[in-house]
Amino acid sequence: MQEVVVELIRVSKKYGRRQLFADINQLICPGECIGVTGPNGSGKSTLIKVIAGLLRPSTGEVNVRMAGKELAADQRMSCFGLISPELIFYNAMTGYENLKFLARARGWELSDEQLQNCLETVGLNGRRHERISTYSTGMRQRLKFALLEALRPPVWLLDEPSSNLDEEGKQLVKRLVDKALARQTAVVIATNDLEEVRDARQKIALA
Ligand SMILES: Nc1ncnc2c1ncn2[C@@H]1O[C@H](COP(=O)(O)OP(=O)(O)OP(=O)(O)O)[C@@H](O)[C@H]1O
Repeated sequence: MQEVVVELIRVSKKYGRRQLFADINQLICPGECIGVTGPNGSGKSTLIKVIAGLLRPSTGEVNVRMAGKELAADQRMSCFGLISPELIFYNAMTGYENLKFLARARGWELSDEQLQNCLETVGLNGRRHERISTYSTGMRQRLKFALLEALRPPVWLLDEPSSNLDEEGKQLVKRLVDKALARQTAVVIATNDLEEVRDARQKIALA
């Protein structure tokens, strides 16, 4: 995996007159976890989208470097793995088919064994041939992590990663994040749950 560094330089976001955050300077480096905290509506999801390149900052810039080389906007998406409440699956397809299809859309042709391993990791292999429309919200959340495990991008952007997960699911997320950090993945976690980012070395606290 190529090492990717993301740099936020004086990043600000406004909606109309409402200033969500201003002048955020942050380096996001391989093997480091950054926690984004703040109350409901403070801008955590917005900041994640700005980092992912899905929203433009009002001022400031987000730079992404791979092996020291600056990446153009159209080269950045493949660096990021996004977990977000806004990510939805195709209801008419099974968990297995969704995983295969979405990995292919990112240019990855995964074998049956690889797909099953990722589903096994998140505890969904036994339900892989069931349609998404029959999955619970927690199962869908687990499937998002199966996709992340399948793609293993160098930067993970996790917006409310444990939402709808039971205690075992929360522990699973923690294990996956710890393993990703050990592989030198950069991880950003946006959450209302301070416990979830207790171990994060750096924090961005929004107000
Ligand atoms: N497209 C938009 N246009 C205008 N305002 C927006 C838009 N998207 C989000 N907002 C506002 O920006 C603020 C921040 O939203 P955001 O979802 O980033 O907060 P959050 O910290 O992630 O909240 P939560 O903890 O509830 O998930 C909210 O007040 C929201 O209403």
